[in-house]
Amino acid sequence: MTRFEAPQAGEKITVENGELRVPDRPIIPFIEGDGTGPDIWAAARRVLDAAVDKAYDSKRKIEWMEIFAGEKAYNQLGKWLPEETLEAIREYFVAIKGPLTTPVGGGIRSLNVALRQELDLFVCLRPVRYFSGVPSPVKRPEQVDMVIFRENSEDIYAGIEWEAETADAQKVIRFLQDEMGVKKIRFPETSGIGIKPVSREGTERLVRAAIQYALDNGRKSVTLVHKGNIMKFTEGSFKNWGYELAEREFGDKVFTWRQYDEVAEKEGREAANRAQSEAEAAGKLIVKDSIADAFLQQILTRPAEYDVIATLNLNGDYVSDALAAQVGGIGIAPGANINSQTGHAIFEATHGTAPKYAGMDKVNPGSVILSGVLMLEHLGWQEAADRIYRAMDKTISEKQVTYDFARLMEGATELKCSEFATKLIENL
Ligand SMILES: NC(=O)C1=CN([C@@H]2O[C@H](COP(=O)(O)OP(=O)(O)OC[C@H]3O[C@@H](n4cnc5c(N)ncnc54)[C@H](OP(=O)(O)O)[C@@H]3O)[C@@H](O)[C@H]2O)C=CC1
Ligand SMILES: O=C(O)CCC(=O)C(=O)O
Ligand SMILES: [Mg+2]
Repeated sequence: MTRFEAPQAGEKITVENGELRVPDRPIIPFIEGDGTGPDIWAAARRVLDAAVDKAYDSKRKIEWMEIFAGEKAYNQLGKWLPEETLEAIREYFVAIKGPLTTPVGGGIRSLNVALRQELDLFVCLRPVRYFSGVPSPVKRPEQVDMVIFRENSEDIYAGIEWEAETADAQKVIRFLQDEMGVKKIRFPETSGIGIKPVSREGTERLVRAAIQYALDNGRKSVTLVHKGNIMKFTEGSFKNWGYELAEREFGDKVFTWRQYDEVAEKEGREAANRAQSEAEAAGKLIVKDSIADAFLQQILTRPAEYDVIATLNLNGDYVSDALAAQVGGIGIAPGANINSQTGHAIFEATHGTAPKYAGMDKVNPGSVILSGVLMLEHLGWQEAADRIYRAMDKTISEKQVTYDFARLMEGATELKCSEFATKLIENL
């Protein structure tokens, strides 16, 4: 028995010669999500439908199809992530989801991560831009305009870890000590162990996608963010493989800081500065790198210097929330998980389930709405996407906002989650 019911009307999105073929009434699976998921999804769905209807004079329409994961799937089907859900996304290519709960410490592993890994959605794309009028903790939030490419399939997120004081952890520790000559585990009897795989293939496909995006969108730089001074053969290799890939595959379209260092070593720093200026004047993309801790302070002090960011999974997770806060918070931070080779994509907010607000019709639906906007852009439905961007700008500048913005804005009207969606629809 199938666990999802395809709507009567509508057609499947297909992929031909690597290109998405989108019918006028595409069937798009959605996962409502846990916690605040039902509130924000209901709001987002109304806005997306209204924007599509208005942009295309009712000639186009998304036929939504509910699929299940998380608490709803567990309660109804006895499984957290039913195989049918994965099958539906494989079959229909494009899906959107609300946030799903992951317990800390014990319990199930992240369903969000599982979806990304099962479908090999190796790019986590998180654009961060400022909407005028949004309250921000920094003085010049409008200088933040970055697009994060977070590696989404490996790193510490692969879930290779063993709990302290178990036979498995002891076995791994003994192997490390006896066979690998490891002497530095400070408290071997009580250590849990985690393993961080980072591969050349995984790095290359992520960095390739970031550079291609930067070139296609006239961006100025790609920064490889890593902690390669400490984790030399994972994060350090990410940086080295990224530079090698940039120079090998993108040749004279890019100028890398590795090339800068080569010139500096042979001909001095002035010559290297000249080489970089010439490359910039010729419209070349600058590929540079930054160590993660320094990067986190520089995005606060000099955000205008950063553009497209390519980074590993855990760094990307931290950087996404930090940058979201800079432009007004996690309530308007969208995201997409994409496999650009197969065409599969799941759109989802950067934030989580915010459980303390569950069922209160309170939180900002902006992140999931803007994730839906990324989805519309992915479908090639730019007119509908642009309407929502404009409506978002207008509604926020009218100070008609949810609690998260209202508490930081003077003279704002605090709207419920559903009321904010209604206001957006009026402003479409
Ligand atoms: N992709 C996914 O599905 C993700 C799932 N998660 C999961 O979500 C659960 C909760 O995680 P937690 O660490 O609390 O992080 P959350 O992102 O869920 O919430 C942290 C805080 O962010 C603010 N916030 C979150 N969503 C909104 C919104 N829509 N509008 C306005 N403000 C918002 C709230 O701040 P304030 O209190 O200041 O109002 C909230 O308390 C965990 O199980 C976690 O694993 C986490 C991240 C991503
Ligand atoms: O899967 C989770 O619970 C958290 C994931 C997360 O924080 C993220 O993807 O940004
Ligand atoms: Mg996160």
